[in-house]
Amino acid sequence: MTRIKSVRTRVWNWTGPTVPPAGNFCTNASDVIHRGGDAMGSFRFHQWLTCEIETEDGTIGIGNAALAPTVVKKAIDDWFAPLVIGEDPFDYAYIWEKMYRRSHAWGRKGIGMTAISAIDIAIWDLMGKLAGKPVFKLLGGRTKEKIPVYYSKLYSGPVESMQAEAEEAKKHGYTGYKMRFGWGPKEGMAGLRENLKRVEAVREVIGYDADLMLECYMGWNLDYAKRTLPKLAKYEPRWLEEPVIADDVAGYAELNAMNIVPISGGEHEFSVIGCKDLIEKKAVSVLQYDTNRVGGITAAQKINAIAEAFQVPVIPHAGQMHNYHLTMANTNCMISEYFPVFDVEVGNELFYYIFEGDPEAKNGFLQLDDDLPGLGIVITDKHLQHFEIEE
Ligand SMILES: O=C(O)C(=O)C[C@@H](O)CO
Ligand SMILES: [Mg+2]
Repeated sequence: MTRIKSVRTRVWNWTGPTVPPAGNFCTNASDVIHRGGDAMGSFRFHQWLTCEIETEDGTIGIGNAALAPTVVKKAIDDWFAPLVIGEDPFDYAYIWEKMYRRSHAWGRKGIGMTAISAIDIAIWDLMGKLAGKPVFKLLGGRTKEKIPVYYSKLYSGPVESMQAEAEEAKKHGYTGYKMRFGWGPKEGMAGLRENLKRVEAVREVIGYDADLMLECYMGWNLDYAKRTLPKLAKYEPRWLEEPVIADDVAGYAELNAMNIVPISGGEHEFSVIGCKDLIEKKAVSVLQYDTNRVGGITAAQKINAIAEAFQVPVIPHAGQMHNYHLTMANTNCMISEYFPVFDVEVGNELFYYIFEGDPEAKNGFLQLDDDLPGLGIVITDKHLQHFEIEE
């Protein structure tokens, strides 16, 4: 047995070129308080945290987190690293409970659970490397010949540019596309018409044999969503994502109960209990936790079992290996989200500039390697010139 001997956290601050967001780029939770200036402030992730856990025999497992990296780094360095050093990584359930219960007063959601997630993902990468198996083989194995993915970008912009982007994406064989809304309650009916215009325009390009997902990123409210849903029905959306803020679980449940368009969410929910509540309250028809927020692979796999029992499909937020392995190992996770590789805009793209190994989608699918131990990613130095790193 080889025990954990160190935990190394680094914050990667992107200093490279970024694509400035156009106006009405994507609704978000700050819109309701926005009084000019940078409406996207709460939205931009131009930092990432890596968490490397090394065992006595020199094996290193890699975890990561994208939410509030500097604060998560402090939480890991000060609180969680001392709890895991000296432990056997294969006691991962014990380690998870130890982190969860020793930080229970403040760590059940947000920063604390994100820190737990980064450590837990590193531990599963470690276990895979130590066992000589890919993580999905430790979770349930290959449930799919390959993973279908949906194209996730189409931020709101001029109709013509959204149609051109959808046209380009179509050439890559995707069978699902997620677009973002640019207008919300503050822009009233005029904004709502702009939203509907773009849904219609994207549908014109992708047709009706492909899935179309609609993303609000918490930028609407219950009243606006209730009035908009009937107008969206004719476009047959696969789901309407995060129409209200994450705390408005009753709002989610009311919209989902309208049964007009399936409501999805969960990327801003934390822990097994948090996701169980969303499912039990029928707040979502599609659950979208992110493994690097919800509690890592240990928590995500427990949530997958609960979701399967309730027959609520799980399609994790974001692509990235920490989510792909769960999708491969669970029949209730049918498809994955996929951010195409592009210039740094919101920050979801940073994963491609820090890690190597994330599979590229081919003709609407991606593949994992049965013989590549762990998660199958390494930290690359190829783009170091565009980062300032905080050890
Ligand atoms: O990809 C998603 O579901 C996100 O919420 C990411 C964010 O960029 C808004 O779309
Ligand atoms: Mg989302």
